Amino acid sequence: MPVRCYANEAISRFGALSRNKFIQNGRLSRAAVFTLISLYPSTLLLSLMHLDSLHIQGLRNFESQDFRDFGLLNFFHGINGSGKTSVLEAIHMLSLTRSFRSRKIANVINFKADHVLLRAALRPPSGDGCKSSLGIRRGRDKTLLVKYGGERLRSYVDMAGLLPVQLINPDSFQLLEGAPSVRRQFLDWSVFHVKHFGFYEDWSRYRRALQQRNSLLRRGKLDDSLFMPWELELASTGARISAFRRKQFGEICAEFSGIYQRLCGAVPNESGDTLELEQTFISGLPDGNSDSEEGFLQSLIESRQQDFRQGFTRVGPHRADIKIRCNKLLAADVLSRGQVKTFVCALKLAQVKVLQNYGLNPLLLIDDLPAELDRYRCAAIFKEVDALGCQLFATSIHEADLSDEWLRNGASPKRFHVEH
Ligand SMILES: Nc1ncnc2c1ncn2[C@@H]1O[C@H](COP(=O)(O)OP(=O)(O)OP(=O)(O)O)[C@@H](O)[C@H]1O
Repeated sequence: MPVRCYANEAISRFGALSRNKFIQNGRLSRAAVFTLISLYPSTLLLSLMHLDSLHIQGLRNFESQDFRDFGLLNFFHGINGSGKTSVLEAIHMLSLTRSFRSRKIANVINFKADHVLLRAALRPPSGDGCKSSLGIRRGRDKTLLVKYGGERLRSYVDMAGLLPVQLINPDSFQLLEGAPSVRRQFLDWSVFHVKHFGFYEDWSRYRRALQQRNSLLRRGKLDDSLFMPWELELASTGARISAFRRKQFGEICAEFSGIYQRLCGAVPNESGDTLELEQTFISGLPDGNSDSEEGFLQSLIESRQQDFRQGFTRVGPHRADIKIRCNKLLAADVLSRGQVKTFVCALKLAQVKVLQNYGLNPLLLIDDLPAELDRYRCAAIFKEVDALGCQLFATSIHEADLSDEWLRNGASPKRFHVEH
């Protein structure tokens, strides 16, 4: 949607802000730009932005470090403990304000520092046009400051939509082997970027209603008038969440099969169709094939007694999962480590493709890709990345582990040697 359409939609949502305030001399005003950033951050502004440079201060072993002139493909190499993963961690923090390695910010902040400061310059992929800046500061005292273009952002939601990043790291095998919450998180990541505020709002309301219902169950108060308001809220938001997820899951599967076949087909004497992989979406709702609000409400009412005995709500999208089977068996029990990694890479690349279909362009972070993968698969993954055209940040120990030859179109990667 062109910027002007967003502006018109924003004007209609914010009647108080006059049209004159938004459009001055035929151009979007500064006030309009900031309102639009906060309303449609990912879709409008940075969905197609690339990272141009990165300043890391006080993160892990980096006291102060600059990386400049990023290209489309960026390879980081260096010995163990040099800080390669920390560079990806910094980019991830710019996207989500938190690390993918640790929940505690104290673990991430350099031993000698009292805060971590990350600053990135962003530019349009063509290299032309205005650069913008994104910065985040997190302190040991749990303070958080996020700035975009020098202006402070209001909330975490604005931040999360600003710079979508897709991460593939050694922990990604958890997508197959980990708890259902890992798969829900995977699915919700792209639902959030596509649906953005709608999904976030529904999810927050659903969580609150779930807490309230669970607390009533624990107190043994089975009074209909106490339960009904929360169950109505659960049913309406839960049915929508489930429908968002189901649609997104279908879109990811559609992209996945082609990518997965190509990755497996790249290996001589192996064809992708030897492993019959099957993914099924489990919505968590009573009827697995329908996201009916009425059906969900009915089941909440009927299951009160049993939920009371268990002490929690047993149906709903908070119990959703994706079942992944290989030749009718649980894939996690059958696939080798390399096959798991191939599967996860295909799934995550498929998700990137889905976001691209919606006009978003996530950055791709791949930590230690060559670990557990043969050179055929590595090369095939890079061909897929190349075809997607997204900006890549990948790490390996040895420079030669990430070969230039894998890049079909000859786009030469930028190489960064990370040293202690
Ligand atoms: N809070 C901290 N303060 C200072 N240094 C830290 C902190 N946390 C971790 N480190 C160090 O920072 C470095 C981080 O390494 P990182 O995991 O990024 O390395 P890597 O190059 O990816 O290593 P590998 O190849 O072994 O995976 C390590 O040397 C680690 O000991």
